Amino acid sequence: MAVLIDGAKIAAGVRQRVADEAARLATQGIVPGLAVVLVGEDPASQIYVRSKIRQTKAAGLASFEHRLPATAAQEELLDLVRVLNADDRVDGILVQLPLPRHIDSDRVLDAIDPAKDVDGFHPVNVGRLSSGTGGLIPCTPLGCMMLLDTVIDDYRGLKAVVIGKSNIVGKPVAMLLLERECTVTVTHIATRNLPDIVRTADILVVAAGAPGLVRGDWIRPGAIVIDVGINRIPDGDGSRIVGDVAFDEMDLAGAITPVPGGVGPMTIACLLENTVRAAERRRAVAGDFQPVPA
Ligand SMILES: Nc1nc(=O)c2c([nH]1)NC[C@@H]1CN(c3ccc(C(=O)N[C@@H](CCC(=O)O)C(=O)O)cc3)C=[N+]21
Repeated sequence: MAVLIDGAKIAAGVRQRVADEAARLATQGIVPGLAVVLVGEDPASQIYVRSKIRQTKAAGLASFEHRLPATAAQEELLDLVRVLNADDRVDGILVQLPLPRHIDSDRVLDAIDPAKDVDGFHPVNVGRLSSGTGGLIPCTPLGCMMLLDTVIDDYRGLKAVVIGKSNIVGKPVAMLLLERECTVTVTHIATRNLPDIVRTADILVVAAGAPGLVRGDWIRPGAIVIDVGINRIPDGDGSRIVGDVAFDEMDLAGAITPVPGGVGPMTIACLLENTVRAAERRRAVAGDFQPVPA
């Protein structure tokens, strides 16, 4: 049987570390603040934003919440981002994606101050990640690496396969694995012989958005499997959440993350950690998450 990597428990540990650090900063009069911006009424986004806000407050961080109607003009959202950029109480800005179709997401992400870009989606932070030089790292990839760190000591030379080439998961997680000197293969919708490539993986990160895509006979015995997929599928009268990996077939894997309770909770915990990191950097205070800037 594969070892279960308990994301819920590991995320609770990260949140505790964040809370401890926030308490220490509070003695210096610093309360790291996270602004979350939600445009429109997408039900899934509402749920995610609600739990982000709850966990932000629970960790002792300041939470600023901004809701705009689905009809909001792009210029209105850009104005809000500029206000948050200028607000000294705000260390992190998260604009919940996806945005309504009439809004150009890239324009909005480009407008966020890179020092407050706790999602790590701004081109400056994307560039820093690919050159390996200390920007803010996207939350889901950061969470994936923390989960891998619980079962892997030495990444050097391991074969890593990533399924999915998105800007929010596939590409950044590939960069992080490469930084650790894995041999990384990024696969996607047009990849041929996907099962054969996956069979070479010591580490497999799946962010495809396709329920049950990865089958048991694709897995090299002992492989570590990180399932980033969050798919809501019909189940009886209701629905349930499943990942991109056929979890019940993963007996031969060395370790695997469940869905729910794997990567998802880590994403939010890393958002809080990034907020404290951004606060320490921007306010030039030393802390567990940030060395004193030169
Ligand atoms: N700017 C931006 N940044 C994001 O980080 C971002 C975003 N937009 N848009 C939407 C996605 C999705 N996302 C999740 C966060 C936590 C869980 C999570 O905690 N899931 C739980 C529960 C799942 C459930 O039951 O609904 C779990 O997997 O155990 C899931 C998904 C962050 N996102």
